[in-house]
Amino acid sequence: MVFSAFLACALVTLITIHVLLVLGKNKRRCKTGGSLAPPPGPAGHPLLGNLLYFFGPLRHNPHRGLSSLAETYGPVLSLRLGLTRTIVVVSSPAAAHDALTKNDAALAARLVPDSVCALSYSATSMVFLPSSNKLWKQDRAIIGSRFSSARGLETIQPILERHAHKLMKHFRACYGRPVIVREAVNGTVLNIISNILFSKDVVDLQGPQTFKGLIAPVLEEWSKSNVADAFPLLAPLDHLLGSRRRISIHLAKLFRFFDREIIEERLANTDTSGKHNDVLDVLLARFAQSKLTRQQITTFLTDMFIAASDTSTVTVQRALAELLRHPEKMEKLRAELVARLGFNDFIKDTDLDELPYLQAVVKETLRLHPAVPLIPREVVADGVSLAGFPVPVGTGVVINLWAIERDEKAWPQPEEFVPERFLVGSPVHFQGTENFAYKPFGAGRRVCPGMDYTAHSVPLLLASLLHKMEWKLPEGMSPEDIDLSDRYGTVLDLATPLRAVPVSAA
Ligand code: HEM
Repeated sequence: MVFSAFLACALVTLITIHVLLVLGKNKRRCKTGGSLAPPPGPAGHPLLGNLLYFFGPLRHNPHRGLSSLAETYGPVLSLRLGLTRTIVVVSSPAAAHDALTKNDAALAARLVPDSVCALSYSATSMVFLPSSNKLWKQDRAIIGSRFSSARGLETIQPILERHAHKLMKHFRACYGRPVIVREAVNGTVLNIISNILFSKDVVDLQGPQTFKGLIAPVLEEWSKSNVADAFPLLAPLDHLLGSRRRISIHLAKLFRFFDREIIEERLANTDTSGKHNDVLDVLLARFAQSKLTRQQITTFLTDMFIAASDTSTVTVQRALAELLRHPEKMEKLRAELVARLGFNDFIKDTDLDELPYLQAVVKETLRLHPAVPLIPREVVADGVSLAGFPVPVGTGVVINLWAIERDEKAWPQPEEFVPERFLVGSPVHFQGTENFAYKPFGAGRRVCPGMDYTAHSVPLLLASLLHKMEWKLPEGMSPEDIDLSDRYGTVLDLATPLRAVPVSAA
């Protein structure tokens, strides 16, 4: 009781000091020049700005809430978070083009939420470092050589195929029983990444999933909004008692796993060091040359699992859910697989080029359900203008891919699942530099470094779920009953995990 009274007093005192400080700062700024008008946006509370939106219409599915706001205020709108932070939201292909090409360098930094500063994670994470940082450049080059270059992708191919086969066998062993599709797909995705990085499985598809237990709480905490972002003066309280404290605990466990069980073990086995031809060999070679610290290697591994695992998992799950919801599209895809693969038991990476409908299904899934629906950037140089609005240094810019990929001018019947739209007219690729109505991996110097790899991994995993295997819905359920509603977190997931029954193909 006494403790809560103390907390309440501390809170009020901190807010008051914070308000006074910021008001003073704003006053000084006005006297010395004043800023140009920001893009339009909803009127805000004098102190809280539009903060209450983040506890109301933007709380659960901000991509949808921001899209509705864009209908009222236009494709470039601004929101004020508390007293210190302005966020500009971009919701049209033309404004996204302005942000990601014309202003690429000025916008090549991330908005850094308070929660990722726990244990100094953001200070060495390639996801949050500005693109001018040396470590960011080094990390991106390492990922690029493995996940984008032709040679790197060639070394990944056998790992992908092996684990796609294992996934297929796993589901074959479950014939006739309802399964939560996400679970085995996620385990497989984690094992593919762990084998590319350090040549080891981290998940036993049949057994206890200890590694998932290390990663899931970090993702869960990071998906929550944090009061310290709007009121930085409240950060010390949060660090002591709130989400930052919880994240530090979970993150420390994950770091310890990578440091002790992966790095330490490899360093101890000096006879096998450098012989795995995996990413850890490259990282440890740089460590030996003092170009990377052990802590930076730990952060690199964390970045990779956080960025690569749930994104791919939710995309495979969504694609299967959409196909079950549209049985005629499922039939079309299965017919393509039978025609191409015939009696072959397993699918290979080299088959993918001959499966245009499969590719179209993946592209349409990423259009309708981008795994990362909002791209957070920050303005770090003068002269940025978005759709004619000046956007000053320090402003957060959020690119709403979810809204852009539903732009009616670019996508007729935007809410419908129509893979065929990717088979007519000039081909649309993830990598294209022209079409800003379709950028599920972002663009510019911070474009997703896993894009080329995903173009192989997601279709291969999806095909493995469909080749020589059929999926039925659990007893009493019809396609219309599949819940496709969203759960926004670190990625855009299904609110209700897909449950379905694998059965042998007729
Ligand atoms: C369905 C799969 C995926 C989707 C939809 C996706 C989407 C995205 C998007 C939209 C961004 C932000 C790009 C920007 O700011 O312009 C991003 C960043 C990133 N992605 Fe992916 N991603 C996927 C898979 C992967 C994989 C497999 C990896 C690792 C191999 C990966 C690693 C990263 C990293 C490290 C970043 C941060 C890059 C930076 O800030 O410099 N992603 N991703």
